Amino acid sequence: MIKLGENSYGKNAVQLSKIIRHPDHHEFRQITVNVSLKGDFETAHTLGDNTKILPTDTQKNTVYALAKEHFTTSIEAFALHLAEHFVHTQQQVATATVEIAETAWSRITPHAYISGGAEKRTTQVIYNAATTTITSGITDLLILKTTDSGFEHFIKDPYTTLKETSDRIFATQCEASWIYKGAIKDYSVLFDNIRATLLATFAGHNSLSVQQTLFAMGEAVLETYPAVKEITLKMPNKHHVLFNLEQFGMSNQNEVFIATDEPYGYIVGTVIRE
Ligand SMILES: O=c1[nH]c(=O)c2[nH]c(=O)[nH]c2[nH]1
Repeated sequence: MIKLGENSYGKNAVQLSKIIRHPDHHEFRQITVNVSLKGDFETAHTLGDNTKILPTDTQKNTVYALAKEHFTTSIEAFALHLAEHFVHTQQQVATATVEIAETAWSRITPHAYISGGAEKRTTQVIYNAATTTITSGITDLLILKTTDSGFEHFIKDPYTTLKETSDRIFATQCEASWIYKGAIKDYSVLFDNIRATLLATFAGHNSLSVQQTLFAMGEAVLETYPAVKEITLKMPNKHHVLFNLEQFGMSNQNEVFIATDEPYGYIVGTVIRE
């Protein structure tokens, strides 16, 4: 007997920009939205019966239509509103997942902005009748420190060539995501504070490894913010390798490096409360 397993459908990468017009300044917001629905879609797959299918094109239109009134504060609030809309208006939809990534724009004047780089603020809201799970985070947080980072006392086997170092560059394109528990008054204030804690901990940590710094960053967030249940950090090690200047009869006192994109170390960890 063959039957349909887990399935979902929705619209990905809906691009939406919004101007919120205040008398003396504008707020500009740019987001990418993914919608994914789970529910009673078996006959759509097995019989080609579309009578329970809300087209993904309609889902996309709904994102724009609801943005007018309901994308006024945080991406979390908007994602929650969208997810509730699909579950409450479509009987066959049991669970709606809405993911939003917001592009960073920094203000220049009341009406002009400069790119905040590749960094994005993210959220994922999973909503059904029983539970709401809100996970928020950051992607492409490019951070680097030029000291207070080493890597020593690791395993040496016949294939080891890496030299121990007590002073290296630590660079990463950090991705962080944390799960909230309970109701949150202001997601944006909390986001700004958690981001600041992550950055301050990265900068201030005397790092014996990426793993240790990852844990310290997660630990600092859990210690400071009771509303955070757990946090996952993904930290690719963007190596800057000391360049051999001896071949030119010159010394290199940790000054000249070659940045290598690939391969890269990839350190991932979740920090939880016991
Ligand atoms: O902080 C590090 N952790 C590792 O596991 C590792 N492995 C490696 O080659 N360099 C590093 N650095």
